[in-house]
Amino acid sequence: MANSGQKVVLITGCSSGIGLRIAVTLAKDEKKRYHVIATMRDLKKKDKLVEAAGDAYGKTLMLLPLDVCSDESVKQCINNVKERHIDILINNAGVGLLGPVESISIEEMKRVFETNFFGVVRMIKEVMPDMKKRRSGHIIVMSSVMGLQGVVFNDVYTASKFAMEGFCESMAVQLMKFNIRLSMIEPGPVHTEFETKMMEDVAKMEYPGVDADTVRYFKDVYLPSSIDIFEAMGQTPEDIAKCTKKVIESSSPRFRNLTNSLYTPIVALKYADETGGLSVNTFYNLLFNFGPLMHITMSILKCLTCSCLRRRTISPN
Ligand SMILES: NC(=O)C1=CN([C@@H]2O[C@H](COP(=O)(O)OP(=O)(O)OC[C@H]3O[C@@H](n4cnc5c(N)ncnc54)[C@H](OP(=O)(O)O)[C@@H]3O)[C@@H](O)[C@H]2O)C=CC1
Ligand SMILES: CC1=C(/C=C/C(C)=C/C=C/C(C)=C/C=O)C(C)(C)CCC1
Repeated sequence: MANSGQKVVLITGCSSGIGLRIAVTLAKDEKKRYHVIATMRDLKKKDKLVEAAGDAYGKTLMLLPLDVCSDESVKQCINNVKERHIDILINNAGVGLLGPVESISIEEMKRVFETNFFGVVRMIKEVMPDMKKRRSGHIIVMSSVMGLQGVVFNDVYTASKFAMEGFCESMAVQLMKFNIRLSMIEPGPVHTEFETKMMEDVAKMEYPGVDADTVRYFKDVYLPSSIDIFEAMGQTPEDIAKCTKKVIESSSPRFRNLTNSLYTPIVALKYADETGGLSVNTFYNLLFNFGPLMHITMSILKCLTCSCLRRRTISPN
């Protein structure tokens, strides 16, 4: 149970990756400022979290089952929280989807929206009324650089994150009137099971209904470039957890929080030219004209990341 003075933090999707690491980082806070309710849809997957939490498990960290795709599970979970009191809600659960749209069924696309978009909406709908009554609270949403800018062959995943950005950007204004903050965390590539699961899915792909050229662009051009980008600029879940903790602890948290200064120039292209031409053409050139030179391009990008752009990101340190 939370001590008075401790903030109650509920996090979705804590069985692995970023969610697990945020849960552990907050539960191990030196000043014990957080009572963490780490949730996951299948408690059989709790071992990794429990091991990483060590002594904090049972003290500053407890577990509850929660599937963000189920109305019933969400309601039951929040009803199990003492007085339904949640100070900080961290919407982290999410799934990826990669590949040519011709080979992806509408059902698979709906599953992504059900988790990444409606999952967040469901959580906010359940938690927000109590926060409004208390006139306090902080809602964190694990978005992505792909919530700010489209990336080829990630069409549906990107769309689900864009949907959430639009929802949250609209909600933030109303929530501010109730003294509730809403912050988006916008990581670039992060080394987690997200990356592994997507690569496993790709290995099994059969590309029904996709023409040979598109399959070739996906497998021989996009995938190697994407692997290069993960290698050159991939962050760790620890980096994202530290950034998230900084956002939570800020006296005036920003709405959007990019975590990776190396990716910032890529996102900045969109804001530098409102017609969209600069970003679409640059992405095209990076992929189709400089794809084989992605290693070098990445090094140049690192140099171009000037200090003024770095200042716009939340550094993990
Ligand atoms: N890795 C990356 O490169 C980036 C990731 N992100 C975002 O970060 C978030 C976390 O991803 P990451 O840690 O990388 O990936 P992981 O695959 O390691 O973690 C995703 C977590 O979400 C959970 N989850 C999936 N569906 C549901 C559901 N219906 N209900 C509850 N939990 C669910 C998974 O649980 P289970 O084990 O049961 O499947 C898992 O715990 C996601 O929102 C993702 O979009 C953003 C930018 C970059
Ligand atoms: C290939 C390629 C790109 C790939 C970017 C990637 C692979 C980003 C991954 C982000 C992730 C994984 C976010 C998760 O939410 C760029 C830089 C757009 C430039 C054009 C070529």
